[in-house]
Formats: sequence, C-alpha cells, structure tokens
Amino acid sequence: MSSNRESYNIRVLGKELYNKVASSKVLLVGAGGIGCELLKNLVMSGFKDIVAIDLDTIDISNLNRQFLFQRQHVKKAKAHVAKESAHKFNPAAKIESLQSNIKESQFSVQWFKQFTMVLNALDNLDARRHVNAMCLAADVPLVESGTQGYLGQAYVIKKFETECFDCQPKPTPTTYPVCTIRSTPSAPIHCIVWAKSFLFSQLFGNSEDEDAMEEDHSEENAQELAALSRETAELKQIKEAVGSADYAKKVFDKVYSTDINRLLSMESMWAKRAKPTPLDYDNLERESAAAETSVVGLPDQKVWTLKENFEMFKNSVVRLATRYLKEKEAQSDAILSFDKDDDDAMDFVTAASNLRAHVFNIPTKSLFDVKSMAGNIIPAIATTNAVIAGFVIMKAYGILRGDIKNNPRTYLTTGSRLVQEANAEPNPNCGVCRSRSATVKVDFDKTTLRDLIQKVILLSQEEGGAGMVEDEVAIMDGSRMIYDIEFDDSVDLKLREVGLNPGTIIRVTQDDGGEDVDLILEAFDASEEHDDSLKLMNTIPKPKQTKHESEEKKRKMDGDDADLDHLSRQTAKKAKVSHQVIGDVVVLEDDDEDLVLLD
Ligand SMILES: Nc1ncnc2c1ncn2[C@@H]1O[C@H](COP(=O)(O)OP(=O)(O)OP(=O)(O)O)[C@@H](O)[C@H]1O
Ligand SMILES: [Zn+2]
Repeated sequence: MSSNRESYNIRVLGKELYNKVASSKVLLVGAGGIGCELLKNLVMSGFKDIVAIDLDTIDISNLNRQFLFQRQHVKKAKAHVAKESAHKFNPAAKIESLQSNIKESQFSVQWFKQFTMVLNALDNLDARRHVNAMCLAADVPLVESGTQGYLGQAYVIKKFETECFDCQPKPTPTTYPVCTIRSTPSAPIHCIVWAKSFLFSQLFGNSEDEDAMEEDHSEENAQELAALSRETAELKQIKEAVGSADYAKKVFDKVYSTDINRLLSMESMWAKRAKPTPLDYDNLERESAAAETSVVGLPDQKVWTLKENFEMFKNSVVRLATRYLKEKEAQSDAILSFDKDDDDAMDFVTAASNLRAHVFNIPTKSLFDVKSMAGNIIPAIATTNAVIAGFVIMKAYGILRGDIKNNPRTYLTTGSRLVQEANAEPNPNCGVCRSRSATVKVDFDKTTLRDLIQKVILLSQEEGGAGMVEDEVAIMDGSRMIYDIEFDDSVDLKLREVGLNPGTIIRVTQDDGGEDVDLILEAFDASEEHDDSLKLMNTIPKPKQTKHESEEKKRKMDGDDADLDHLSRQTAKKAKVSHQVIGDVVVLEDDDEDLVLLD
C-alpha cells in the first residue's frame, strides 16, 4: 500500500521533486486544527522525516476537527497522539514528537538549522513571532499559516527574500479604558472583561502585583482612580477570608453593593449616564429560596434569571475557592488562571458578569455567549483548516523547487474565494528581519554583560565587531530592556543572572538611528576548549545603510513620525516603570487615555 502511494507520489511530483521531498527534514510547530491536517498531508505526500511539537494536551472540544484525536485520547499529549495516528497513514514516515513549548531554550538557532523548512500551525502571535525570529536567525524557510472561521492564509517567509511575519505591524488588540471596565460599563463585553480580567484574577489569580493605578494621573479622574485603588485594596483584604463559610457573601456585598454605592456618591459621573442600582444579598437570598432556585441543570444557551445568576455566583465561588486552597496547599504560590474550557471559571464569569450587567442595566448573556466573548472565540471550521493545510504543502513544494520569489501568498477570503498575491519584498525598515546578526558562544555562568559589550558590541567593525558607540547602545531581550547608559545596573552580572539562556536572541539598538544587531547567544559545548569568556562565531555584517541614511533615519525618529523601532523601545522603557499584569490583561499607563487595558 505504501509502495503504491510512493509510486503515485513519484508520478505526480516527478522524480526530482519527489526525491527532495523524501530527503527533507521538516519541523511542524503545533498539532491543533491546522497541525493535524498538515501532519496527515505530510506523511501522505512523501515527507519522511518530521518533527512535530506541541505543548498542549487534547481537550474534548478539539475532537470535532482535530481528527487525529479520539475520545480515548483526551488529556494525552497532542504531539504524541498525532504522531501515533499519522504514522498509520504512512508507516514508512519517521515522526518524532515533542510535548514542549517551542520557545524553550533547548530549541536553539543551532537546533532549527537541522531542518529543511519549518511549518507553523500555531494559534498565537507570541509563538509565531518567536518561530519567525528563529527561522530568520537560522536562515531556514518558514511556511506561516492561520485560519479564523471561513478565512485563512498561507505563505512563505525567507530571510532577505520575502516579508517576514513582523514586516507589517499587526493590528493592536482591542483596548478598553480602565474606567469603562471598572466604573462605567455600558455593554455586556465590559462586564465580561471585568469578571474575567479583574474579579477572577483578584480573587483566584495573582493580585500581588504593584498597583499601576497609583501612578500620577490627571486631575479630573483623580477621585475615581483613588476609589479604584481603594476597591482593589479592600478586595485583597477580603481574599484573606477565602474558604470561609461567608466568603461568597463578603465578595458579593463588596462588589455589588459597597463599590456601587461608592460610585453613586461621585455624582458628576452620573450627570449624563443612567445610575447603577446596587444589589442586596439578603433580599436576593430570600427571593431565591422562596422560588427554590437551583444551579442544577442550568442550560448553557439560555439567559439565566437574576436569581439563577445569584445562586450560580455563590456556588461557583465555593468551587473555585476550594480548588484554589487545595492548589495552594500543594504549592504555596499556586494561582488559578482563567480558561474558557474550565467549567467552574466559566460559571463564575457568566454569573459575575450578568450580576454586574443587572446593576448597570445592561442586557445579560447566556453562558454560551459569554464563553465566546471571554475566550475571543471565532468558531474553528474544519474545512478551512483542511484547505489551508493543503496550500501549506504546495508552498513546501515551492520551497523545495527553490522557487521562493514566485511562491505566492494564498488567502481564503469571504465567499470562500481563493486569492493569490505575489510575495512582497522585506520591509526595509523591519526591525526583525533586516537586522544584522551573529552568533556568540558564551559561558552563561561566567560571561558578564560587560564582556559582551566590550568584546562584541564596541569591538570595531574591522575586527568583526558591531563597532557601536557606548553612549548610544541599548540592549533588549524581547520587549525587556536589559541595558542602556542610564540603566546599567546589570552590567557586571553574569548572563544567567540577567535572565539570559542558551538560544536567547538579544537585540542591540543604537540611539543614533544606526542599524540594529541581533546577537544569538549559544553555550560553549562541554568539550570545547575556550580561553576567553566568549567567542564571536562570525563577523557582524557591516550596515546596509550608509552613514547618511542612518542620520536621515535618526532625524525622522526625532521628529513626529517616530518609526516602529523607536516606538517599541520607548514603550519598553515606559513599561519598565509602569505596567502590571492582571490575569492575561496588561494595564499600561498611556499619556492620552490615562489607563488602557490591553487584552
Ligand atoms: N509556544 C507553543 N509551543 C508549542 N505549541 C504551541 C505553542 N503555542 C501554541 N501551540 C499549539 O498550537 C496549536 C494551535 O492549534 P489550534 O489553533 O487548533 O488551537 P487549539 O488550542 O487546539 O484549539 P482551540 O484554541 O480552538 O481550543 C495548539 O495545539 C497549541 O497547543
Ligand atoms: Zn521583517
């Protein structure tokens, strides 16, 4: 059977391409919706050497489309089960499965270099950005893909030949002003974000972060911000009573009565808005008991009554508090994080957001609706994944033919129309793919940041270094700044102490607008002789821009139209002093908007 498949493949692809397919080594990142389709396509179209990585386990909600998984596989590692199932399609294929996060340092640039190509089948920006950067650093072609409902896309990324994943800025995520979420909600989504990102994380997540709302703020809402800070502090105090018999009542009284009464006392806030109405626990308790309201069998797709939401609130607080305490017993710093597939968390967020909606006279929602809004869910369509996974294989053939320029981007657009678009040239201002890069071998427990600066960054270009000027240099690890002339506390620390690990790529930027340099940090091999604390493995490529162009860039950066590089650097500097994370929402101080929630 497999030899039949082989002879068909040879007939379809031709001997030359088939041989390339059969001898290439492919990395598949993600074994979810697109990943399952893709792994099946790979083994059936002649790819024989595949590494599949996925960090997750199988959830029951994956089974409708991730067809390599069945009911008996629920809770098992996606990567391992995908390997077992796909292997049955073509036993001649060698598949290695890894249940890991692709961002782990063991998957270094060196490790990426073993692959002929990498295929992304991911579901988040962060991991996509990381694989993009690693493939650029290792100079390995990447096929990027994604789907959302009926829409999808697949395209090739190759260093210096095509746009990379970060060449075009990505749309910023939806933001909500903190005051809308915390004081003046006007739509169901505001109540859902409050329940999920504020209340849930304050009660069961990590509420120990510094409170960014104590920063300096404009006059007019100082009173409101002070009230918000007080609310948060009081909630922290209530949290001490977690597990006590009246815990749900304490939380309820605070967020649906005390806080609402405090808001009502700020009269100017309600001059042009409908006033909220506090809820009374004892009244609701009586009415609910009289009506014999129960949480048993409450339907997902029907909107619950006020009494049902009340009962569900109490019930889910007890369930979550019990779990929280149990996890804390095992590990003192344990927290619960919101997950749309966690029934306790969904019951809580639905009830808590609906109660808040009652207070503010906003329409309430069914659990089903809350789940799709809280989880930002757009239904995944199996057919879209299958079509896109098919195109990924066509792109892979294009790479093996050596035909990257003529390998178009494919989009599945509205009305199920397929659109092909020529692959664009790299954006000359892209801070990710246009940077110069070099690999530096270091001893993470001996080499200091100063060594790196002196022996690589300030080393002249003639001697193979970056030839930068000390005062102008800043070093970033992702969005985290680790050094600049005003922020040099870590300069004598060992790289490990600075939080750098093998595989980390640090970005060296220059204030004078000169081109950035990426340094890929790798550890010396155990057997490797080295007299020095570091070894620059290749000379750093000279800048592509002339001095004149760099000066022009600096002039632009100092003007109104600061480019993205500059902006992200400024944001990183600012975030260093003024960001906090509540659940998965970042609260950033913003000059115009006071505080914004970034979901
Ligand atoms: N950093 C990462 N390293 C390895 N695998 C990752 C990483 N980030 C995401 N993934 C995997 O990528 C896959 C993406 O698949 P998909 O978009 O179908 O998501 P899903 O989690 O399976 O489905 P849903 O989100 O709809 O429940 C998931 O299996 C996920 O575990
Ligand atoms: Zn780019």
